[in-house]
Amino acid sequence: MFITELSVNGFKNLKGISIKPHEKINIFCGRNAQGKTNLIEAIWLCSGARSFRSTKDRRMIGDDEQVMNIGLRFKNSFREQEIAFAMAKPNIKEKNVTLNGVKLKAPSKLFGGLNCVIFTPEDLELSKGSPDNRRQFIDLSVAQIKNSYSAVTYKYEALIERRNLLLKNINYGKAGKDELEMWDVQLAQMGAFISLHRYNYTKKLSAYAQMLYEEISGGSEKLDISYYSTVYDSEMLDKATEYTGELKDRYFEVLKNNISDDLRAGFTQKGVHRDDLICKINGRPVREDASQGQHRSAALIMKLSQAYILNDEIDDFPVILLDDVLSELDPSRQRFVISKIHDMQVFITCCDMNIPFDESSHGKIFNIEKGQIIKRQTE
Ligand SMILES: Nc1ncnc2c1ncn2[C@@H]1O[C@H](COP(=O)(O)OP(=O)(O)OP(=O)(O)O)[C@@H](O)[C@H]1O
Repeated sequence: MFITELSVNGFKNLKGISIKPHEKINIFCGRNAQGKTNLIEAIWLCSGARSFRSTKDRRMIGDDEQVMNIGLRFKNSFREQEIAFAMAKPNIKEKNVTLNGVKLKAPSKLFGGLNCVIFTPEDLELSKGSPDNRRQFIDLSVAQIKNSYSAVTYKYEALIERRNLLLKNINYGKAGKDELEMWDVQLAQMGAFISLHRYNYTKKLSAYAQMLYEEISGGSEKLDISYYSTVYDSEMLDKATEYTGELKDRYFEVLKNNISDDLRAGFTQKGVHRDDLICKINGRPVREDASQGQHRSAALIMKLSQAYILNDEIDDFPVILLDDVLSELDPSRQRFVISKIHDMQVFITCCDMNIPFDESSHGKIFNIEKGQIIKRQTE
């Protein structure tokens, strides 16, 4: 799929942006703090995901603006579609989102329409940093291919917060242990659903990651990615075909058996909110043992695999957003990434033009200064 038109006004420092991106390579070029990443973020919001920069709602609208509007048209193999995303002060919690003119309940309802895969410098820490980042990565990846998934994860997060609050109230003598069961029944259903989808996704991820890592390492190293569950052993997940029944019962049992420990700790210690993706290179755990270069390769490959899996599932490549990431990579990794995304529409931010895209390929360069496009030049 690819974006055919993009307009942004009043989003952070962006003003009067109206562009027709190229089907393949698009470069947002400019000095620091001019609005390049803001433009990438505006595209990203149209994919239905939360801001990758955790921007607060009150910071979305420009300081001197009363409203912000993002308009985007994109084409997939079937048709062209139109997204509009608007917010106005002072009701910043109210997001006016439409798809093909139809109002949606929430921005997350855009999921599964415009699919994007983003690479940021923080993503290069994916295999190294906190499990939270890997859980976010896998949840977003599954949500892109499974319609109902993001709603279940949001609900699970909210329920875990309530369960943790209840654990504290039980400790203070303000509630009884028997009240936990009502939450645990629901958590077990959702937790089993999330576990099974994450596990199955990880199998696909690992298959691509192995193939790509072999290539980036010149055949000398093997990357394995597996799903670590705090509730199930992998055998149980491997043979499960549905999340109801045995999986759900086991989840409930684990929550129940752990209540005393949870009360001592003051929070729920087992469940999908504590699971992780385990990466190993040649059998050694990446998180503890890998070099900086191995971390970067592993992270890039996880993201590239996400794009390939999307193509397998929906028969369409996603739009690739490369924010400030190429300058962080050495030339061989730069070339590797570029060579793997040449079939996809790509948006790249950079401060200078020293990026290794094929000069002969067609693309567009958009120069950004103080939140505006100052010149457009076609390559
Ligand atoms: N709510 C807002 N209103 C107005 N301006 C804002 C708002 N939020 C952020 N900005 C401005 O946006 C600019 C940052 O834009 P952005 O992060 O897109 O920069 P960039 O061009 O990607 O820079 P770099 O190359 O350093 O990453 C800053 O000047 C910041 O002050």
